[in-house]
Amino acid sequence: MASPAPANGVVYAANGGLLDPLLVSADDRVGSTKKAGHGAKGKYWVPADKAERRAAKESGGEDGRALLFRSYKVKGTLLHPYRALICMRVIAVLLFFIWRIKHNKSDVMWFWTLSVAGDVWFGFSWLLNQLPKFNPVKTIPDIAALKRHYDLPDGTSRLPGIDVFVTTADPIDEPILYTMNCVLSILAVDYPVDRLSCYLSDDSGALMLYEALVEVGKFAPLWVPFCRKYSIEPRAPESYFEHVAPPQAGRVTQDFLNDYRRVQLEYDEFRARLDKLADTIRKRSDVYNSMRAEGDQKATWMANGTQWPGTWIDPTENHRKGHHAGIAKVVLDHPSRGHHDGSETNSPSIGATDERLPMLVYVSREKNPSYDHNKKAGALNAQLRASALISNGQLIINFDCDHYINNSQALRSAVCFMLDQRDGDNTAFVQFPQRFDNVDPTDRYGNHNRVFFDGTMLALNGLQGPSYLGTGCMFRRLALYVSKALKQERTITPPPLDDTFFAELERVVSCAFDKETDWGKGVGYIYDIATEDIVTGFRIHGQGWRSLYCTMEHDAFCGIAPINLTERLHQIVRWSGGSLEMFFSHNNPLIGGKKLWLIQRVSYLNMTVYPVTSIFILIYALQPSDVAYPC
Ligand SMILES: O=c1ccn([C@@H]2O[C@H](COP(=O)(O)OP(=O)(O)O[C@H]3O[C@H](CO)[C@@H](O)[C@H](O)[C@H]3O)[C@@H](O)[C@H]2O)c(=O)[nH]1
Ligand SMILES: [Mn+2]
Repeated sequence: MASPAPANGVVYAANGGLLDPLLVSADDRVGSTKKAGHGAKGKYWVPADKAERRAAKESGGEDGRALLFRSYKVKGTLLHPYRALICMRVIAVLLFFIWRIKHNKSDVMWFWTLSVAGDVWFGFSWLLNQLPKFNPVKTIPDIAALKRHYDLPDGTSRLPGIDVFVTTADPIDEPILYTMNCVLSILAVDYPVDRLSCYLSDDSGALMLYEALVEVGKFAPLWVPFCRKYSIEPRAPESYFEHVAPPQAGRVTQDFLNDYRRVQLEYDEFRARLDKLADTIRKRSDVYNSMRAEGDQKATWMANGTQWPGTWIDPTENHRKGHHAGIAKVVLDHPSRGHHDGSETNSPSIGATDERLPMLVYVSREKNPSYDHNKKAGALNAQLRASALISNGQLIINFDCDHYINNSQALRSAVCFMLDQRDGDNTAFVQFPQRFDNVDPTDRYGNHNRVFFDGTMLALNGLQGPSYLGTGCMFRRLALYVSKALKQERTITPPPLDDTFFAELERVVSCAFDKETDWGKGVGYIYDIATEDIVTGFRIHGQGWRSLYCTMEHDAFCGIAPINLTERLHQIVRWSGGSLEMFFSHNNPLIGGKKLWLIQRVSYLNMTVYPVTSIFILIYALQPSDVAYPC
């Protein structure tokens, strides 16, 4: 018998401390997964979809398309006073403006005008902030219903294919260990293996990242069945071994204890191999290079004795960061073809019911200094095209390499929204909140962004939906393509991986491929902006799609936030710059997005103009108080 991981709760308890008291009712225990309410029941939230559920039941909903999520609204006893308070504040603010205008001090007119402008701005931005918040809605996936309807009794499944994208841009700045943990958590997620594929986009073109992925291909046949057999959470080994208390003899089965020790040992060795990768590659390359004629360039060599097409340790023309060929390599083939490519471990298996692994692909798009590569959006679009040729999953989810899947049910949860009878077909994307592991308890730089993730986003969920936030967001492939004419094949098995196929793959990740096309303008992730995420979401909402927000009691994903002041400020300045850029572009919320709902538009306006507030805060701070508020 499989025994559950002994200390599942530890990580969650730690994260549980972050939960918003407003969002979790007092009677919800951390660790319970059975409750449909997932923290939404109780004191503050009440079901908002009773009528719909009744109607679905009466019309035999259980046979047709099911209702796969529950929605909750804030209790009337809380919401109505809140709305009344907002109205009162509007009146108070107006009265204040009248008072300000009447009490002007003409001898310092210049200062007075500036401070009144500030007041008006604060009043206006407060309104922009409040308007979209009049009807917050919390939506909770019903994973049990999804299982009932889509997992078949013979062990197969009717669930749609998912392509998971991970982006990395540097093996040093973005530590390989975290990136590989992200990939391992994806390979181990609870989803039918033949319908799940993982793509790593490496913008540095480094052999180290490819070989690290090969190492993942060797460790995963042990890690993934271990997770499945013992329901391990989280399924990123670094977090599991670091944060979850080790099992104690006597409290768990001997089987589990033995397997745990074995996997931990193997993980330590896996880590050690990752640490040594740079060295291993350099030594190997030195040996190969020494066998070549004097004067030949020092190449970087792969384990199979061929030269690496990407960046070299000693950079040279066509082999340096920012200038190298496009590369696509399948590390683990589709499970229907058996994948191990000689990398199988000889050790005995863990004995889980399913030991197969999802497909794993390495992609590094071509780089050339004469092209603009459009940063992350360019990388994501290259993945979008490459994956279309391989697995062509109907759904797509992307992660920054410093995030990982923290809850193995996360993908199924997002799918609940995509397949739901009500909004399913019209839902373009499902965004999850971003949570972080490494923030100090006082959260001194506001990394958790609680008001945004647990307030603003729930508010938008009651409108057209949350905005796309860059990571942890599942898309419908069609919504990214726009043009429904693009091929949407639904074969589960990818085409044969022969030379012609790889040539085609390399073509779609070449620099020139998306030039003079709609890629980055109307198709895929949007270019020419520091915050591709908000604009991409805006474009999709503007076409009339909706999005949904998925909160889970056990956080779906977890990541690493910048925890020193310089990095954090840099991030905030980048975001603010991107917002203003959007305001001054044709994606200005006042003019763009034909089918945007009115209040959704207000919310996007707020997201683009908020940085202006900092100017008035500065002016206020510098102003002598008797000028700002003359009596
Ligand atoms: O040329 C590039 C630049 C970045 N990235 C990847 O993009 C991701 C995000 O970059 P990062 O520097 O970590 O930005 P953050 O400030 O942490 O990212 C937040 O803000 C970005 C802009 O709004 C969003 O894209 C992110 O998803 C969101 O997490 C990382 O995985 C990078 O590897 C690339 O793949 N290629
Ligand atoms: Mn990041």
